[in-house]
Amino acid sequence: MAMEISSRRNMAAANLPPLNSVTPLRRTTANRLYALIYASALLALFYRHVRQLLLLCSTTPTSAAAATLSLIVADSMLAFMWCSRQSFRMYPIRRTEYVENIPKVLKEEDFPALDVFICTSDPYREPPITVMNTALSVMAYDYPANKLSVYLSDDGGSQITLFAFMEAAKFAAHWLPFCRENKVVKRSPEDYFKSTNQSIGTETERIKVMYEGVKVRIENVAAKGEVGEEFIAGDKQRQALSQWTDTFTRQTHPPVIQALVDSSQDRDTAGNVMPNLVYVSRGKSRTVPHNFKAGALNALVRVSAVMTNAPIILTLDCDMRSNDPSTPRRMLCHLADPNTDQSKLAYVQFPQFFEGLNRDDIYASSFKSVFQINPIGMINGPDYVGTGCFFRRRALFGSPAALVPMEIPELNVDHVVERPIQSKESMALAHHVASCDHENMTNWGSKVGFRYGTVVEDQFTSYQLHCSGWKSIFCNPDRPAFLGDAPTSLINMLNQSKRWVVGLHEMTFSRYSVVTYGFRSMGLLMGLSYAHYAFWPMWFIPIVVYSVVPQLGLISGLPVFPMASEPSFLLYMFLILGAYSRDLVDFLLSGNGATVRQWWNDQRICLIRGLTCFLFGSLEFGLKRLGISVGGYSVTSKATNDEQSKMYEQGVFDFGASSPMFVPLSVAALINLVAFTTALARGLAVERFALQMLLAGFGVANGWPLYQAMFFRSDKGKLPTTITLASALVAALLCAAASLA
Ligand SMILES: O=c1ccn([C@@H]2O[C@H](COP(=O)(O)OP(=O)(O)O[C@H]3O[C@H](CO)[C@@H](O)[C@H](O)[C@H]3O)[C@@H](O)[C@H]2O)c(=O)[nH]1
Ligand SMILES: [Mn+2]
Repeated sequence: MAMEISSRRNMAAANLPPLNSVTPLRRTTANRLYALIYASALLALFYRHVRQLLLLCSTTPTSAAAATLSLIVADSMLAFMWCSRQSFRMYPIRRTEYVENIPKVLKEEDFPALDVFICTSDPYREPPITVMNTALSVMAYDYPANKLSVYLSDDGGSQITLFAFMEAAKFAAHWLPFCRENKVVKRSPEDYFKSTNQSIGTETERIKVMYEGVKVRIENVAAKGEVGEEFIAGDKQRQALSQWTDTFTRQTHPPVIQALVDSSQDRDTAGNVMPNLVYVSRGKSRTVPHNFKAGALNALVRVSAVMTNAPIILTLDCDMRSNDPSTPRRMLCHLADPNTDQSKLAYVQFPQFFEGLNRDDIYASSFKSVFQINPIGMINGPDYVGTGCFFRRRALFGSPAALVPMEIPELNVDHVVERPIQSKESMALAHHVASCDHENMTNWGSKVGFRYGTVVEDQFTSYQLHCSGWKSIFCNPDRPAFLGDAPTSLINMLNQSKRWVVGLHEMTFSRYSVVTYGFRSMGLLMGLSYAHYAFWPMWFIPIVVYSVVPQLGLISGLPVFPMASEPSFLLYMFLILGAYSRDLVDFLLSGNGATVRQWWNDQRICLIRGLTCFLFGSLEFGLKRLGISVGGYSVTSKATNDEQSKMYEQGVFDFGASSPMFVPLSVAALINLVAFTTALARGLAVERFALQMLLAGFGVANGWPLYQAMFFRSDKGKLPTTITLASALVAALLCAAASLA
């Protein structure tokens, strides 16, 4: 049967030009060979460790024994992480799309409809102008407008956001034809006007003035905190805004759904059809869990099912604007390819790229390994990263083999919408499915839609899809399809990672843990790939150990590694340098102008994370499990202040936040400094302590920005004095204890 289907597929596609191709990367053989060599070296190391362990068992516990033991534990973690990382390196591929062949394969009237979901949740951390730009950039896609709908989820329940979208709807009528006529590529107005010069009196200038007007009105409304009478144009707007009654709060309110552009009625200034634009703020109540972003997305899945029910869904975060209007056609090269087994293909993921990073990317905000390096090697396709992902709607409704029935027929994937989006019946039903208690006693979040139970709903959703037999495709064109904003202050970045840590632990310690469930469901290689992320926070163990134990050993004169003359010294050198240079090669090969300096910052941030957010995120998760604290979803701020931006642009670290996370980090930096300088001063036997000296020196090199922030800076980005003092005290105690030991 399967053969029959595939041969029929091939016959149908026989005379058609290809829409995509797959090429295994040339580095595959080298990857495997190197993995073999490195694995042998690891075996040799663990042979040595086991012998040491046996020795330890027969002696009385000493501080030397404790040091050895902690290093063995750290090495075991590192070895596990190394193994899981190989899963990305065994079958790396590159995909190419032939967008130019689309017209020869598929007529425009046969294009599938596309529903775009944009999430926002806080008008102050996520300025409505940013959100509006994202919406405009996708409304202006090169895609038949009658097949395109944009849904905005406003979890902030803010009339400022609704107002911004009313303005966006009006401006779109000018912007869309302007983009088409002028073949604009950057279709987010903000990006476009930033990148072009407008001469006076031109059409471009006229549109720009109009855009500036929109911006000023939104900014005024945002500054005031509500939409004043002077900004309201007409009864329709007044009626929409009147839903913000005295009892309406962010946490408690009925659903608000407003069709701002209706493609069956509205035309742009050139007389063309416009895509639908729908504002949705799902109902909320303090007594019903709302499941954060996953809940918001599921509300949109239902509302859109009632209104348009497009077979393809694009999810976007509010800051992820389009950078290429042909992206949906590129998606079709995979999701409409007659040569691909469509029955198992759940989604096409584009990587996250960011704008406004500084030259050396000091906070490693581009997350190269997560967004660019690893996804090319996952054998069943990449994980979902929350944004820039085109889903087949069907994939959200059960495994490829078993469709989960819906609570009402209008939500079914194959339900054909016949009513206009603003019809009374559609609107009533949309409000019904967006109410806060609609999901009670249903499969939403467990078997259907985006999955609940963790704040990394993206990882969890794709994990479950892959477990149930779905596949995915990584699509990484030369011109980035989307551009977003990355955190530009250290503390925002660490808080973001901390949220991920909590979320990943929530997954790992659930009944769907990759250890007990994942490997069984999706096999060794995919299991290892997901395990790599599941245990990502555990890096804190080897990082903490390696940044204090050998250093304290140096202070107390305790050797913990082989002597420079021993053969196993070479083994250690190979393992360390081999891992780092391998990482560097992957980093540089990922392209996009990657530099050695960026890599240096990337590896430094890995160490910083280990000593801050991995530690605190794990602690937070523990407290949450014990019921001592409640968790939430702290949305990453997309707003910046001038001082922060300036520091970031200059590439200067911002340690200005008074966060306890900085304490272990500073303690480690100080211990490395003390260890390195005392060893130098005492003139310790280099031969005996070579590796420990090397590690401490590496620690000092990495700690440089911290020493500056502690001792030499007086600007707002310096480390708060209380944190410096607290860390100095802890470091002094540890060093004193070590030198007495
Ligand atoms: O209750 C909530 C919380 C968040 N969001 C939205 O979710 C998006 C992502 O939030 P953000 O704080 O910007 O996430 P990031 O720090 O960028 O985190 C990444 O990791 C998240 C999972 O932790 C993914 O959902 C994101 O897509 C991914 O970019 C934003 O548009 C938010 O408005 C909601 O709609 N409702
Ligand atoms: Mn984001």
